[in-house]
Amino acid sequence: MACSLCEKVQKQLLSTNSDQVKSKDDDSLVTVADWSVQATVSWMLSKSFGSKNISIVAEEDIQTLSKSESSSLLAMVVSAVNGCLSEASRFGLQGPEKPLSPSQILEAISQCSSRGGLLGQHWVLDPVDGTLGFVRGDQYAVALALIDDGEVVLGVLGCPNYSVKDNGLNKYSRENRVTSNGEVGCVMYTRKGSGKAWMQPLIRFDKRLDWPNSAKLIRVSSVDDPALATFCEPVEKSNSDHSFAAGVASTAGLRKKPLRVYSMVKYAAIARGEAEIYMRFARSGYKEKIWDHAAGVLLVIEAGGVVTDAGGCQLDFSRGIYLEGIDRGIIACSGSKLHEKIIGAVYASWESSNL
Ligand SMILES: Nc1ncnc2c1ncn2[C@@H]1O[C@H](COP(=O)(O)OS(=O)(=O)O)[C@@H](OP(=O)(O)O)[C@H]1O
Ligand SMILES: [Mg+2]
Ligand SMILES: [Mg+2]
Ligand SMILES: [Mg+2]
Repeated sequence: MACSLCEKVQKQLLSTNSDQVKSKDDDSLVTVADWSVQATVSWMLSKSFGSKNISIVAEEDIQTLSKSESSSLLAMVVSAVNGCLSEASRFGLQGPEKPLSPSQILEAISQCSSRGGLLGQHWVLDPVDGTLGFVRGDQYAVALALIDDGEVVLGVLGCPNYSVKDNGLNKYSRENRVTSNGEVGCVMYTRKGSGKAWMQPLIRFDKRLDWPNSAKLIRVSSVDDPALATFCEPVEKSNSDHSFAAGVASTAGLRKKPLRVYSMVKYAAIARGEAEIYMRFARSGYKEKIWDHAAGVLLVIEAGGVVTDAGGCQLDFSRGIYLEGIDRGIIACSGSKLHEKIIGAVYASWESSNL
């Protein structure tokens, strides 16, 4: 449902260039889709488990949206959320009896202000990850995970512009949009300890897809020769040090040029076996947020891969909204051989870059 909401908003955004996008205090972007997905998922989780029983950690808040000058923005969110919830029955779910009011929608968004932590269960939601990619008509993801006593136990990643067909990323280009091409994006999901991860096509009512019979098992790539491996990194230099990653790549013997992709679709690509390595080196002082990683990390691990910080330690999702204590960066690989090589190359490159 959330993916279908995003597709509608992305289409509108690209055709009208409208005022559905705002800048946040840190200059990053937020759109009608980010708030609307957060409200919709929050409402559905509360409906399913009872609002008193759930803790949701999510990226967005209602600061901008509840200002009096934001009334037209709020109206767009209200319309997107109610439009989406009115289709719930088509997804086998139950929506509200009557459309939600603006205050109910603001409440649903602000229900997601939990800060997670070591004890109990916490849902972790990034309503639109890769908002920049979303606004540019490119890759983005809707990411939901469940943390139980500090461990990620469920991960779901909706990737509307990542085709279910083989080589799904290569099929995508701005000029040849997946959606307009009749190709269908994917939803990937997994459960901790299952050793399995699944991918299904997004539901299209005109295509009558039969879920779960249309779901396929996914698995990481078996390529372990660095010369044949593909590595992914964020598109924006401000989100990851491209030149440091290039040094690590060359030291590790990687030959291909980096695949720059917005959002957690990078983790999805490793889990699906369409790339072997994801490196992310945020500038020092930036603290990674749990919602940018939880679902993607579990997908890679259960599909057979390895994810650690650049010092080789597991990521710790039990310390609140941030991934505390990350050593230099995050490395996700399809297997331990490549992972060891990359970690070794990080040490070598770090030493030489700090001489
Ligand atoms: N300075 C800095 N350093 C590192 N990471 C940052 C930084 N600023 C933001 N973010 C977070 O990065 C999320 C987007 O990551 P991407 O991998 O999609 O980056 S990129 O757009 O491809 O460059 C993005 O997620 P969304 O806000 O959901 O898009 C942010 O949470
Ligand atoms: Mg954001
Ligand atoms: Mg994000
Ligand atoms: Mg986001």
